[in-house]
Amino acid sequence: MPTHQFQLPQPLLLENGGQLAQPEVVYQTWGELNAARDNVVWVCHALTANADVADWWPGLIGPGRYFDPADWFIVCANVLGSCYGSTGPLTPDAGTGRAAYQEFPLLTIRDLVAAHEALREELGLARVHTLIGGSLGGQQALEWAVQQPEVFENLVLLASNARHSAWGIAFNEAQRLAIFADVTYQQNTPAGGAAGLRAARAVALLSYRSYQAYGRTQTEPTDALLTDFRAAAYQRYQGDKLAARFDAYSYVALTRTMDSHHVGRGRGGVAAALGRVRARTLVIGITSDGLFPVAEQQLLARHIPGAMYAEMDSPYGHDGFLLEDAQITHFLERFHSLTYVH
Ligand SMILES: CC(=O)SCCNC(=O)CCNC(=O)[C@H](O)C(C)(C)COP(=O)(O)OP(=O)(O)OC[C@H]1O[C@@H](n2cnc3c(N)ncnc32)[C@H](O)[C@@H]1OP(=O)(O)O
Ligand SMILES: N[C@@H](CCO)C(=O)O
Repeated sequence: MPTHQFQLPQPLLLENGGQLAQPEVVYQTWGELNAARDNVVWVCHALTANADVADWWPGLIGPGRYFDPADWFIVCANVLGSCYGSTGPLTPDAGTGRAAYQEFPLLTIRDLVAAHEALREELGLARVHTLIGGSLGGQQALEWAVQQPEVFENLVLLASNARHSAWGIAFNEAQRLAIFADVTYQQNTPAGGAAGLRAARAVALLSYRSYQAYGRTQTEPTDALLTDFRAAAYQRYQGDKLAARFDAYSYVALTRTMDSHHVGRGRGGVAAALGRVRARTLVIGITSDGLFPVAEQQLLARHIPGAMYAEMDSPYGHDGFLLEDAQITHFLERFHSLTYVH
């Protein structure tokens, strides 16, 4: 699908102070808006993904899938701070021509929402049938549903939370330390920090998978090895894979964004904020998710009025939200069939 570009009509004032002067958001759409304008599905992506949701969530989005473009008008926009087209640390400043790199300002989840809210207004989408996101995408979706309760009819949150946990922040900081230890990060060049990013992804993988998943896929078939273990090669491979498609400055920026997530900030706490949601909500947890554990999902479901909770039994850990298409489809079918009855 072609990528569209949207420049916000005015500077974006950031929650932490400062502004982005001319922020741009790239997005993609699938399908057609129907005459009643009631078939909009908006997908919020996770940490390292992009606007091409049909590419990274092919089990859910596409012909014959649950969200089939023959029926739905599907929108996915890249978040600010990313390196996939929306304004981020490597974007040249319009005035100086120089990118911010390490100096890129802190963007909170609320700033990400503000940019996509401006896009929603630009597209004239008064109502969104389903807002869905996992992990950081779930944080964004939740914050948006708290801010704009009248806009979203259905909200689907996967492997996410109301406030980023101390555990999650600690994992993110461990990854950032790996990047900061790479001297090329200080050089402020597009490829700076690549070795650190490779290590950071290897650390992150430990929080995205599970003991069982490693045991199932990375255990040696022989007991003769003393070195060169399969699991070690997997860590290196995954680090290389991310370093080839992402950049360290965006990674630092977006992990800080994730750390900032707290729907209750300035709203009298998490429970009060969640109580503002008006969308019919489905929260999906993953039994083996050690990064966003099921207790966090249950808390969401407990405090969002009328929310339903479903738990996926998966060996994949946190990344199960990207991989367990059949289970997610099953839960969506049940959830939406109830929606239509009302
Ligand atoms: C341009 C773009 O890519 S856009 C962005 C795409 N990514 C995103 O959107 C972010 C979200 N997606 C993800 O995080 C991931 O893609 C996931 C979670 C969905 C799937 O992760 P994967 O890495 O595909 O799965 P998994 O953990 O099973 O690893 C499989 C890969 O590791 C390789 N591998 C497995 N074991 C080993 C090993 N012991 N040594 C070396 N390599 C190994 C496999 O060959 C496979 O390689 P491939 O990706 O080149 O095919
Ligand atoms: N695997 C996800 C991060 C976990 O949500 C990503 O790379 O975006």
